[in-house]
Amino acid sequence: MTGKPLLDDCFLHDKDRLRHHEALAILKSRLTAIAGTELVKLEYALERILAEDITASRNIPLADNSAVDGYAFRHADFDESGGFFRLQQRIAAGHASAETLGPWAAARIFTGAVMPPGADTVAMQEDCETHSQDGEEFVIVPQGLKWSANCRKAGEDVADGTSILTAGQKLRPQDLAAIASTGQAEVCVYRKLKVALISTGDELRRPGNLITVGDVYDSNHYLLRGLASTVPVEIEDLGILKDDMATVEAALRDAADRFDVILTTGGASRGEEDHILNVLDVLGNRHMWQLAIKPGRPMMFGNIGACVFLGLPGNPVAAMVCFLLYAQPVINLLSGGAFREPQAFQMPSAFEISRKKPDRREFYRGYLDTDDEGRTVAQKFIRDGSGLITGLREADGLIEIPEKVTAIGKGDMVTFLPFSGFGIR
Ligand SMILES: Nc1nc2c(c(=O)[nH]1)N[C@H]1C(S)=C(S)[C@@H](COP(=O)(O)OP(=O)(O)OC[C@H]3O[C@@H](n4cnc5c(N)ncnc54)[C@H](O)[C@@H]3O)O[C@H]1N2
Ligand code: MOO
Repeated sequence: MTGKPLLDDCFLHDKDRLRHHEALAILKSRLTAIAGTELVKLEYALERILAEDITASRNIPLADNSAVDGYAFRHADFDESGGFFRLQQRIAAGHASAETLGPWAAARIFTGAVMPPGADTVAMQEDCETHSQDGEEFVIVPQGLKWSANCRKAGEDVADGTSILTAGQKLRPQDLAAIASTGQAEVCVYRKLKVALISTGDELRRPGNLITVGDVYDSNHYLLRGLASTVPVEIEDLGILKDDMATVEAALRDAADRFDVILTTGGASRGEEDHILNVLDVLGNRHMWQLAIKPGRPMMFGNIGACVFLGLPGNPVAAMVCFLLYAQPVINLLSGGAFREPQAFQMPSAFEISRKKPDRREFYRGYLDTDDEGRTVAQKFIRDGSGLITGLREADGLIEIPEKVTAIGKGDMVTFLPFSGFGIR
């Protein structure tokens, strides 16, 4: 009897599945920014995506000022033996002086105070000696200070008219500081997308409820909620859907009308109980499904009307990997930002793989280690199961192994994608 060849090894067909780079190309080419814009105060702008270009409308700093607490003087009055200056004035930060510094005169000056007209160099107070004579104060500045020492020039941080930030950038704390330093109190950013978060599966229960054999706590909900904090979205929890076609169809139809993005987990595979795929085909269009990657093979992308549909696999490791590789850049792109590929470092492997299937890209859970020579190396979490949250928890990132690689030896260079590069702290 000649039967059907066993597909127990379901990776047999990876060469017929969509490659990772093809999946990225589909996502980039079929999606565009859909978020509107709004003005927000700077204090609420962290991690939002900028919808305007920011240009400095004045010099930063506005005027030449002192970098230290000390004494400002004219370098022309200073010679190889140093300088002996009459103290002419005192200038504190926020109290600019209009009085021009005379020859062989110095100004007592404090960090951030504007240089008096005529002064160009500052000596640190620790290096100077003061001296009183006939009711007048003098300062002795030792030799060796260069012209302009300890003086911060107007516009040295940013010159008037310089471009500081461009639309599409995600605002980091230091970007907010740069915008604040221009005097701008509000910025135009892209609105947060509305994202519906849905778990599917009869076996799922929320923590806090009792479970019995066969039940599983809905850990993906909390995983995805946390991961969604790396993108500028408003999440609404639509709960757990039962494995029932009519229930799933009604829920997705309703969600597609109310949300910009639907993010599901589970039911992405092809079992009779996996309804997400069938419902997507009924209500909308499927653009992508079945990728030549591990984990994450059943990752789904489609649309239901104007709503973008992202169907992550149910296995927690696959759900996280697919969120990071596909959902995060997609949501950034829809939100007006860039579709960015992950931050990647090449480093020697501390592990061996004697046989890897060709034709598929694999993403191991990895962490950084130090070898005997003190080099940073990539170590792999020992077990590969896609249901092991422990591997995710112990990892510092993902180790990406391309399709063509079929074995890895210790010391071979591998690509490490740190979780921090995805914004996970
Ligand atoms: N015959 C085949 N079976 C499977 C295939 C295949 O190609 N042929 N693919 C496997 C791969 S790869 C993955 S990944 C999973 C993904 O399947 P689904 O997306 O349909 O996920 P489920 O079947 O609903 O669940 C899989 C697994 O994950 C657990 N799960 C689901 N949701 C959650 C949640 N919210 N929190 C925690 N755990 C969750 C669920 O209980 C299952 O154990 O399919 C393989 N099968
Ligand atoms: O490869 Mo699945 O995507 O087992 O987790």
